[in-house]
Amino acid sequence: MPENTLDDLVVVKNLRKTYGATVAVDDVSLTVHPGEIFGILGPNGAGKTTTVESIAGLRTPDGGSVRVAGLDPHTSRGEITSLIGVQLQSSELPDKIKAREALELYASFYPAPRDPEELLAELGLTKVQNTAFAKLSGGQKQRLSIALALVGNPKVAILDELTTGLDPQARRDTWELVRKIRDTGVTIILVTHFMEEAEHLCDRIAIIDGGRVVALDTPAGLVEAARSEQRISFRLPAPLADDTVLTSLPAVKTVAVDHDRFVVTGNDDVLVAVVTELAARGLAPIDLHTEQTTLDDAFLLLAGKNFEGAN
Ligand SMILES: Nc1ncnc2c1ncn2[C@@H]1O[C@H](COP(=O)(O)OP(=O)(O)OP(=O)(O)O)[C@@H](O)[C@H]1O
Repeated sequence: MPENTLDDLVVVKNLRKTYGATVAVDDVSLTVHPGEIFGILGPNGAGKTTTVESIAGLRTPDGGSVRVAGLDPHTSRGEITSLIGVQLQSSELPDKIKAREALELYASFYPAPRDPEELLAELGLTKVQNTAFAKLSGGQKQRLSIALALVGNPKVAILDELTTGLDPQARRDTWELVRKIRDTGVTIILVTHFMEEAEHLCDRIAIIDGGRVVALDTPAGLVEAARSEQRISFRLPAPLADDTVLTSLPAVKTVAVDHDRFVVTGNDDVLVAVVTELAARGLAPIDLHTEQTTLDDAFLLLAGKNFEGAN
């Protein structure tokens, strides 16, 4: 692994965090570069929130280290609060507080806050600035929570599950907004369990599963890594006498049957090897497809199981 450079804004090394007997984060290492949208993707309970809470100094690691701009978030709480803006899953406000009041209140906590009026405009909230929190739509509440994460004028914004519960249009609008925020120079760490979101929005993605990073690359790089694996699917005119007919072929890695459809993965030779073997048994595959690799496949390959959170 290359040495970290001074440009690495967030450096997490061998992070570990347990809650009693539960190992929330087993061993997570990652670096976030300035100016990128860095995705942390994984199924429910993978350890994503605990990882970002540790980056924000809200959790004390049991092992490993976290540095943000060279500072330890736990011991340098004051500086870190100004450096990192957090929009966490559970950020709920009192029902009656108005959007503008909430922003002004949060702004008062920081030494060099953004102008609340400007932020309201940037996030399309000017019209509802005097609307009580409870009366805001889901998308407006979400945008307000992003505004609250940005009001301290942070270098890094942590956005956790920011589009959960939004309709597809509001989700896409939020993605656009996140890109705009990045373009203003704020580095973004985006926690998500939506593969599509990570693929469209992130410059690099860490896939976390079971408290460990199972892959870290650009979306295209993750798909490329899985592409060396070929996948074919087909039906057969008659059942296979023996399951090991296909699994014993050296070119074959996995065989799954979905209803009556076989899905076989393997190396570059898998197609020829399977068709030849079936022909030797007098079986001609029906409706044979070679399938394109997706981020879903990359996850399946890297984590060795289906991605539960994928939409
Ligand atoms: N405060 C806590 N006390 C006890 N266990 C916790 C606590 N917070 C998280 N956990 C457990 O740690 C594990 C990782 O949780 P975490 O919230 O970090 O995962 P996640 O990937 O963010 O999941 P989700 O997508 O569901 O939010 C889970 O098993 C969770 O139940």
